[in-house]
Amino acid sequence: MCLQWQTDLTQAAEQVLKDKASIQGIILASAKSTFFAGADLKGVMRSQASDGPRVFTEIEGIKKAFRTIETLGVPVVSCLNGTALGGGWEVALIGHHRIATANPKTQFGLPEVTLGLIPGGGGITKMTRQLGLLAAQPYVLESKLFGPEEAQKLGLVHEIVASDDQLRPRALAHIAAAQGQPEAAQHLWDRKDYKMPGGTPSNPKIAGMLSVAPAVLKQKTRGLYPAPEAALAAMVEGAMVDFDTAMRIESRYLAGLMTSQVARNMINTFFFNMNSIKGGQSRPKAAPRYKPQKVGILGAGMMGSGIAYSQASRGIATVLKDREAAEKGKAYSHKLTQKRVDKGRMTADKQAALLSLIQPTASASDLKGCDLIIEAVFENRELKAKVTQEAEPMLAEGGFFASNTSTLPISGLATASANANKFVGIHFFSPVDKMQLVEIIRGAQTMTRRLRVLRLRAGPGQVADCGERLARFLYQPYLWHLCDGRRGMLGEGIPAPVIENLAMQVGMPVGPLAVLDETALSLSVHVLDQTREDFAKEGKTYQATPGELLVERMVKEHKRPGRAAGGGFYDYPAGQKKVLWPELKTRFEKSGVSYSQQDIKDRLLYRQAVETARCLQEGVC
Ligand SMILES: CCCCCCC[C@H](O)CC(=O)SCCNC(=O)CCNC(=O)[C@H](O)C(C)(C)COP(=O)([O-])OP(=O)([O-])OC[C@H]1O[C@@H](n2cnc3c(N)ncnc32)[C@H](O)[C@@H]1OP(=O)([O-])[O-]
Repeated sequence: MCLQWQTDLTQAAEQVLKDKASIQGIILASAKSTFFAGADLKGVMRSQASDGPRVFTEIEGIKKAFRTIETLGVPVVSCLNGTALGGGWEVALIGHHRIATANPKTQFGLPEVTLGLIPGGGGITKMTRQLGLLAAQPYVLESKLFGPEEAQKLGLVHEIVASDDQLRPRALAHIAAAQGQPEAAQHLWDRKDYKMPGGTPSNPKIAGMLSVAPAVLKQKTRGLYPAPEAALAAMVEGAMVDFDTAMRIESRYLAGLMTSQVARNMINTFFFNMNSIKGGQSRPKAAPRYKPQKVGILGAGMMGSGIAYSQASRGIATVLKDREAAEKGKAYSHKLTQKRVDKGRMTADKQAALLSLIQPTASASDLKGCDLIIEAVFENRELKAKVTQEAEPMLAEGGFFASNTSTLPISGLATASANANKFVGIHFFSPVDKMQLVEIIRGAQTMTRRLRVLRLRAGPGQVADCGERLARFLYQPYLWHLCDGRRGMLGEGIPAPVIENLAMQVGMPVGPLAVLDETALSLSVHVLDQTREDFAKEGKTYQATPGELLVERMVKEHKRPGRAAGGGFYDYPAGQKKVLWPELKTRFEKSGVSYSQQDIKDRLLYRQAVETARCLQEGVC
């Protein structure tokens, strides 16, 4: 929907108006494999707040042309040969009759809200009038996409054909059959007898549900995303007025959002940046894709067990080695899959197949023939060196060795290896079964081709190759500094619930103390001990930060090592929601400490901004 397209559309609408008498029907079709990708997101990225009036006029201009075509009095048929998203689906909705090619890859719908926008090209007004205020919500507010079959069930597509070449003949046949039938040239909502499915907001039942809708939405968005709120408002306000007014309401909300910083940020992150990641921006260009056949994991703690699950769930034969806990580590995969089996999301056969891929063992000889071995033992240099030397000889020819360390420099760990050029860091994130990111770290001697991107678990691009320029790694210092600030705040006497809630208010999915519990406070202490040791070897003394000292007290003095070991900043009562450890109040809170909520929010966000800037400065990709 670039400017050129807008001009062409206006001209086409003027032309059909002139030629009205000689037109029997209109076919909307695409010459590309995609029907239409919607608004020009690059153009949206260039808009500034001051462009609001211009953007409003453009949106209204587009919709005027849409309206000219659909109210011309002739049947309009949309031939949907492929995906139609956002403004593209709104173009499809011009058609009174919609025919789609059967293709499981085709996607229809309104992804605008995920980009900080709303379907303001008629999408909200039309979907609400077609489906009703409640039924339209998942498609408008949650951007639920759908394929041709679902569209047909919803009455949004009227015919499905087997191949693209059948679209035009079917459209022509429809137009021929529709001659003399005024209803075939009219939308449902333009008919005199139109009633909104389920009723308008004046219906007491709908009004009752709508009265709680903003609160439900706010609970999900925490008030941080303007688009879903604007979409809900446009749906409800539009349902109370005539069609043309509803369309204008939509345009106003959309113009505001299209010229906002929030939309620019979301489009850049969730469309352009995500596309370049998926397109392999961080991957070595010439290297072919590589998937290990057999992976060994050393250590069946929280990380090792999670990594074993992630490998097996990708169909990779996995040897899970631990002196004592290998069976327990495999049981973790059983627990994860059983939940899915119980919910009917996985068959027992598939569960059995996945579990059969994990071989628990206490013996290093079972690692023989692995083409990748990942050590996931404690953050202790001696232990890591020992397991590396024990397991490395078992590697298949050409295989390589990886450390899941989150903090220790890879080049240093690689000195224990007989093949430092085949030694990399592969850092999974906790909880491994949920986190999509895998960080790959190149040591000073790692051969670049070791980094041919591993299809370990995540989809393409969920991998960062950050080299070892940071001496430590990309994510960990990031998390570390963030958490340190937060731990530090607790040490300053600021109440834990205040820190947790304000972090959520600035958009973090869970509070920072909860994150620290998940990643284990004991891990932070292992790292601290190792750092002190490293400094001592160089004749120096490491000055721990207040945050580090606080976590050390939690683990060593209060015996609170984190979630996996029973509790940390939180208690985890069986079968109930976690609650902050009540003693945090008596042990850390200082009565009379003064703090400003805005300051705390700023401290949380500035830290992220500073760390991100540092990553950019240091060339981390
Ligand atoms: C003032 C205007 C008023 C408008 C009123 C209506 C408002 C409307 O409700 C708002 C929207 O539509 S919000 C929009 C809602 N729409 C969406 O969210 C749909 C976004 N698009 C998609 O999801 C995918 O492109 C498709 C699934 C359509 C095709 O997938 P595929 O076949 O794998 O193709 P691919 O590899 O993905 O793309 C090829 C190239 O095209 C590029 N490009 C694509 N779409 C673009 C766009 N809209 N923009 C700009 N560029 C777009 C893409 O970056 C890439 O460029 P590169 O330089 O070569 O890298």
